[in-house]
Amino acid sequence: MKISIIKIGGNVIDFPEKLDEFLFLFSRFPGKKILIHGGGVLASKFGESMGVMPEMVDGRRITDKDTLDIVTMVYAGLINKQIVAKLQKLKQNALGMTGADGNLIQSKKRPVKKIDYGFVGDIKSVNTDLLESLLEKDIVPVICAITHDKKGQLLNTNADSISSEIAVAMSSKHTVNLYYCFNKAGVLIDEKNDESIIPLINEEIYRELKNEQVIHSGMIPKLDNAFAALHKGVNHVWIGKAENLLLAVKGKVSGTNIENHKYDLY
Ligand SMILES: Nc1ncnc2c1ncn2[C@@H]1O[C@H](COP(=O)(O)OP(=O)(O)O)[C@@H](O)[C@H]1O
Ligand SMILES: CC(=O)N[C@@H](CCC(=O)OP(=O)(O)O)C(=O)O
Repeated sequence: MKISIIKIGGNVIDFPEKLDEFLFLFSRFPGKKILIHGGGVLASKFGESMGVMPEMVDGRRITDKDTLDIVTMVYAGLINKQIVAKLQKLKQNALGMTGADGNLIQSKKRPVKKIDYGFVGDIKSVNTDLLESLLEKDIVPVICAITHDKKGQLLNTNADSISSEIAVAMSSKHTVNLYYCFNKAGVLIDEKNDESIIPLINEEIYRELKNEQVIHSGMIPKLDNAFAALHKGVNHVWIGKAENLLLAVKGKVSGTNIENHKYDLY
């Protein structure tokens, strides 16, 4: 199978019109597809309104018990079910899941080293059989950033990492393209200028731009995940603006392509 793994970030989800526009484009996206969503912005807002202040380290949320309850409510409940309902309206047979549902994603609580991330999970395994059987039935899995340890504990897991791990796991049998959609036009030379897209990036350019702090914060884990995915068999990775998703599938330069080898778009 050819499979597209598409991730949508919290900065788009936070704006209802942008989310609707993205979901419309997603519904027109050809072939077998899986949607993975974040929602960090909304989780931070809900937390703040309840007196639970967000704390991020290297793009990862420190997740204590109260924060875990909030992210579970926001990601697995509110955002996931709203997206599923909107996709159903667009005639996509979407099925919303956390990593605990159908044992989709098992993870392990991150060990405490310099930093105690709390209830944050690093992915151990992905139930690819379940995803394959859903895709074969033309069901569109919609997966949020909550995983489990198979001992009864839910864990918060970065949505970029979930996307990359699912892409890698599915690549052992399938051709997988990974699309990171967010609120900027791609990896940019000047973060404030959407015209300054870097159309193609490899690890050497990435290292240089990271040293010069042109690439920083949330873009670092995104690119680390992108390169890790390519090294482990994913066919192609694209980072770009949510509204340019359909241009990306047509191979038009509308974002940043991350690869060192020839790839096969469709
Ligand atoms: N060179 C860069 N080009 C584009 N964005 C960058 C760059 N360096 C850092 N960023 C930041 O990375 C953010 C994307 O990461 P993140 O917020 O985790 O995305 P998402 O919306 O997918 O959750 C951008 O909003 C931007 O602030
Ligand atoms: C452990 C960890 O950091 N989890 C993320 C999961 C959500 C996410 O990744 O959302 P975006 O894609 O919108 O950033 C968090 O709680 O922010």
